[in-house]
Amino acid sequence: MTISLQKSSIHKTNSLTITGSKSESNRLLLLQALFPELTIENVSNSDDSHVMQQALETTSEIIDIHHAGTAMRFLTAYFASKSGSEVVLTGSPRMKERPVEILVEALTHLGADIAYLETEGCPPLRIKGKHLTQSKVSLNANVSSQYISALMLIAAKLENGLELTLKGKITSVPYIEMTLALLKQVGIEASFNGNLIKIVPQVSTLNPQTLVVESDWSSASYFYSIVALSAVGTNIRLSSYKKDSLQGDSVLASLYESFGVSTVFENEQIQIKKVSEAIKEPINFQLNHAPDIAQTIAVTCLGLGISCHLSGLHTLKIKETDRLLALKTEIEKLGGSVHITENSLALEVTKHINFDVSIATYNDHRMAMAFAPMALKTKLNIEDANVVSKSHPSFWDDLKNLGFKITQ
Ligand SMILES: O=C(O)C1=C[C@@H](OP(=O)(O)O)[C@@H](O)[C@H](O)C1
Ligand SMILES: C=C(OP(=O)(O)O)C(=O)O
Repeated sequence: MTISLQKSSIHKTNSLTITGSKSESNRLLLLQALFPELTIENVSNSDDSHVMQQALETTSEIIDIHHAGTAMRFLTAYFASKSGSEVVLTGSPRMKERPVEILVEALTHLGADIAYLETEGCPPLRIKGKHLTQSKVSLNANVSSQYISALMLIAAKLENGLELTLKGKITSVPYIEMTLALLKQVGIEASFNGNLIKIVPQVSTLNPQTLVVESDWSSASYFYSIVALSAVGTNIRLSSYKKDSLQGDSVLASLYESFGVSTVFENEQIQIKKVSEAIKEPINFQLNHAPDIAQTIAVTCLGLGISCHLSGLHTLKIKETDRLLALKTEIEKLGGSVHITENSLALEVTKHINFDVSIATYNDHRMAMAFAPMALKTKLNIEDANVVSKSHPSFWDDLKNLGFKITQ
């Protein structure tokens, strides 16, 4: 379904509630499956978390996780260590191109029984659950943090716990730190020092407790972009967020100050406000710690007519799509000039934005949401607009509530 966004402006003052963090939710859903004494509140209403929940509850032997990367990785570790189970974990055509070899090799070293059913190194996987007794493994940490988080999440249930040695430059570190923090929050003994992660076996049940998921910061990025592209004084209040967030994308609060946007935390809410015009200086951000907001930031710069150089983006090519190539292709449709490498994107100052362009979204929710704020600068169309439900099902309703003119 393609939607058209007329050139719009938003109401001066707005407030929205954003669904729970997809990353926190999928971690806690897996931990709850291992430790039923845990209760979770404000679970993400995303497709990816629904898929995770269904996979953990199903008795089917074939589990399709569609596009959900963390579900694929986390469930691979879960079922590999679930003695007596036998499942086929499959997904969308794109999921069958997203590598899991590093994780499968680590699990196999620990004693797991996992076979590739189509392409070597990629899903679908046949997984025969085993009682894993090996406890030491090393793996490359420069491709995806999800492989490491997957192993950490099952570790406390392994007979001898787990000692992970991370090789190479560790990527997407805040996601590993999120996993560690949640393990500690539920009472599991875990540490992460240098390139070594240690997790002690949890032989008894945990203390029953309720964990409340913070709203999703990656989803908040699109509203930061909307405010950055709006008039001075425009503000959006988002709930429910906290200053001591576990989410690496909370770095948005400091990064968007470069675009004249302030963030005030109060009563579990953030107020995002355009307080000054953006300084037309080139933007230079290293986003290794926050890969999911690269698309948002690149498009904010496009809309503001600011050049940018974004680095630390080597993980983008194996996400929902090759995000660097997709960004280059779609920004150039709007009139921008983009140079990409294996791990960076450079955008030149864009003086003219083309009108009534159709943006392709490549099965990537973040392509649709990152480009939507450009409706504050021009008329544009978003193809396959329902793709946003992967992380933010209410996105288009939220934009209509802000004042965007959206038609099908
Ligand atoms: O662990 C997680 O919840 C995630 C880790 C990141 O992936 P990489 O570690 O592959 O960068 C991120 O892109 C993804 O949206 C969610
Ligand atoms: C990359 C993402 O998710 P996943 O890897 O879980 O598909 C994302 O939400 O941007």
